[in-house]
Amino acid sequence: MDMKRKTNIVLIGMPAAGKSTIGVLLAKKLGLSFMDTDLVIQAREKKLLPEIIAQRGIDRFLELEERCLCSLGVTDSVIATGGSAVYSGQAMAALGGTGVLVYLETGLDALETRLSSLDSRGVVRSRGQSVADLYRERIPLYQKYADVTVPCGSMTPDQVLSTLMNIKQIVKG
Ligand SMILES: Nc1ncnc2c1ncn2[C@@H]1O[C@H](COP(=O)(O)OP(=O)(O)O)[C@@H](O)[C@H]1O
Ligand SMILES: O=C(O)C1=C[C@@H](OP(=O)(O)O)[C@@H](O)[C@H](O)C1
Ligand SMILES: [Mg+2]
Repeated sequence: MDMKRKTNIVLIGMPAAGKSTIGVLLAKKLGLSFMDTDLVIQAREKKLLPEIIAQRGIDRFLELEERCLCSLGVTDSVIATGGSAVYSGQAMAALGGTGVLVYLETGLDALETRLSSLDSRGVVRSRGQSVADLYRERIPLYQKYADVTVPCGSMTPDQVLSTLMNIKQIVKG
């Protein structure tokens, strides 16, 4: 496998930004494979994400996620990462080596509406951290690692898809 060619499209962004929803639509449109790294972690651990986080704790979950993201070994794929992926510089370097990192940028208001329960979704956060706290902590990280930023807060999934399909770094052929 030629890992030097950047053939993947890697979606990063806050939880509920739409990485999983948009990722599969984009893969279908571009004729690429689709991988959701949350599902890879669940399959490897044989547990749901909220269970892993609740039972093993945040630090262990982040280690498992980093290990997963550094060992995906796929090409020609749209990869939907989990929102916490940006806590690992090593993982971002590995993913950035195989693909273009696309930040689905979503405003706080839309996220607060979509994220009704952080615990049942299994979000990595310290006790008492709100969606707004997480947003402030993470936005600089998504901005730091993004090759391309796509503002998509007030768009429907189809509108986000159309926007992505007009971006040169994403549609290379
Ligand atoms: N552009 C969008 N507009 C409205 N709702 C969206 C949009 N993208 C995703 N959603 C909804 O937000 C929720 C979270 O989306 P999801 O794809 O799981 O996000 P992520 O993988 O980034 O955590 C889902 O209920 C999904 O239907
Ligand atoms: O942002 C987070 O802390 C997380 C987001 C989840 O993925 P989504 O971003 O797909 O919701 C999942 O990786 C994990 O439960 C932690
Ligand atoms: Mg997801």
